[in-house]
Amino acid sequence: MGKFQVMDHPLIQHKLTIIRNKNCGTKVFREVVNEITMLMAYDVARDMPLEDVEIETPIAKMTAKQLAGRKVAVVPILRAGIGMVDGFLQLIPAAKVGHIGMYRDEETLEPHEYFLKLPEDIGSRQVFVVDPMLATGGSAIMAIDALKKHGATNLKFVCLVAAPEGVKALQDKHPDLDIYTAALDDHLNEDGYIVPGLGDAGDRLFGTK
Ligand SMILES: O=P(O)(O)OC[C@H]1O[C@H](OP(=O)(O)OP(=O)(O)O)[C@H](O)[C@@H]1O
Ligand SMILES: O=c1cc[nH]c(=O)[nH]1
Ligand SMILES: [Mg+2]
Repeated sequence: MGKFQVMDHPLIQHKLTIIRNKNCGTKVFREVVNEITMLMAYDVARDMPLEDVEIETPIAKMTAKQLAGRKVAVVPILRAGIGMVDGFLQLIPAAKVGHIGMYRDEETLEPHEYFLKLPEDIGSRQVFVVDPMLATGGSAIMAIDALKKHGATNLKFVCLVAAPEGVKALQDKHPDLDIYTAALDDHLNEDGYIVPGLGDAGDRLFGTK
């Protein structure tokens, strides 16, 4: 079974409260999503492999550590996942970026894929799939399905707010997947929104409503 981790560091909780507030405007929402993602990326990358490298400091020779060859890809689920890309790139600037376009039908809540463009060597990369919201889990499940179909094997899913229903569905379909969230909320409402949640992450990031 993959890992399930709620990353509830005080700085993350504080910043999450800022973006949950309905009075938070687009500019601050975007900035704070980026800050939270950076804080999460720091810890999500904790098990990246290291290797020894011989260097010289101004004082002496030493055997030091550097990240070992494994290459990274960040894959946002469009649109809202775009808000989490820079937070990863600020810490792992050499990462490649793939995109999966997905929208939820507002009536049925079924996900629909409309775009997919991945780095060619996705199969050899550590892949961080990012989307602020894990609600029914439908979008994340379909995105991970697509990534596996294209050869990805080393996958982690990173979100800001998860509903228990979505976590269960995603774990049931992809038991090997590591899931990281900044908060595990209470439930989904009848419209498929996370309660208390933060509303529609895409609309709040891009100011479309
Ligand atoms: O777990 P689910 O029930 O599938 O819901 C979560 C999805 O809903 C939102 O995207 P949305 O469909 O609103 O698209 P957008 O990012 O373009 O706004 C969110 O960013 C997730 O991708
Ligand atoms: O609460 C929710 C559920 C799905 N998508 C969102 O953006 N917010
Ligand atoms: Mg949306």
